[in-house]
Amino acid sequence: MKKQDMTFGLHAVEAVLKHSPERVIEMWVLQGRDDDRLTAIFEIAAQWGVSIQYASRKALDDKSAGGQHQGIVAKVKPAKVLNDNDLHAMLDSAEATPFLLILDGVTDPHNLGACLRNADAAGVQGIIVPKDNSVGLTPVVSKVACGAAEIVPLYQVTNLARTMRSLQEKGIWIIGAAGEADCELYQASLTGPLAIAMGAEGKGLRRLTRESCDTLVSIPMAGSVSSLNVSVATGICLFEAVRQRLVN
Ligand SMILES: C[S@@+](CC[C@H](N)C(=O)[O-])C[C@H]1O[C@@H](n2cnc3c(N)ncnc32)[C@H](O)[C@@H]1O
Repeated sequence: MKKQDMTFGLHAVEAVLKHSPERVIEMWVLQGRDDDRLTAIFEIAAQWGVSIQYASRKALDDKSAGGQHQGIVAKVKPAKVLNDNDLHAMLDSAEATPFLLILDGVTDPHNLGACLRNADAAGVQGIIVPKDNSVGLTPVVSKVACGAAEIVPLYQVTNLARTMRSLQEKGIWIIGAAGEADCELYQASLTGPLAIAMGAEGKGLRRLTRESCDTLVSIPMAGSVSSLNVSVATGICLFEAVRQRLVN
């Protein structure tokens, strides 16, 4: 069985049961574990006819490949991979002002999971990533995202620069986050149709991605480190946009 076919952790399993129950094939729960949180999960599972078996800690550790499973693991069908066409279908049917996140080659599943969690909290309608050289929706991503991986759509596109152009043709303003930019995040206007582009852990924004942005902004840094972790920087940028959108 591929690792991608397992979801684990209370939030992640509950979210997949709530939002995509048809994907859940079966579930295993730690022998002897019995609490209110599990009862709620069991009720949703029963509604959808998902079989639940009890298993030892060792069996759960094996099924989750050593992940932090919190006593619950589910075997799931992989999520549908969303592409450029799905992105444009979503944008064409959405009523809300576009608010998107672009992650240019994030490879660490903990960072993607944390960005999904931030994006859900900020009300982002979708995350766009290049199909190659980016982490996809792995079990660790789902676990770290605490349920947001089942809610925030992840669009995997073949040519990020082309997708960015097509967003701009729809009137979406693209702001790239780059530590060396002269314009500070807090001076930028983030109220209209917007996509915020973040760079990868090591290399930052690729040249073409950077050149495809309408403007670049930096988060002012007071100390001596040169950059923030990408998920932290994402949270700061998204919530500055949320703040501006609330007051405008
Ligand atoms: C760990 S940083 C990458 C650092 C990389 N060495 C660089 O030169 O960009 C990952 C991403 O987080 C965002 N980021 C981190 N610190 C930032 C800051 N002070 N201002 C704006 N964006 C920042 C940027 O999008 C960056 O590409």
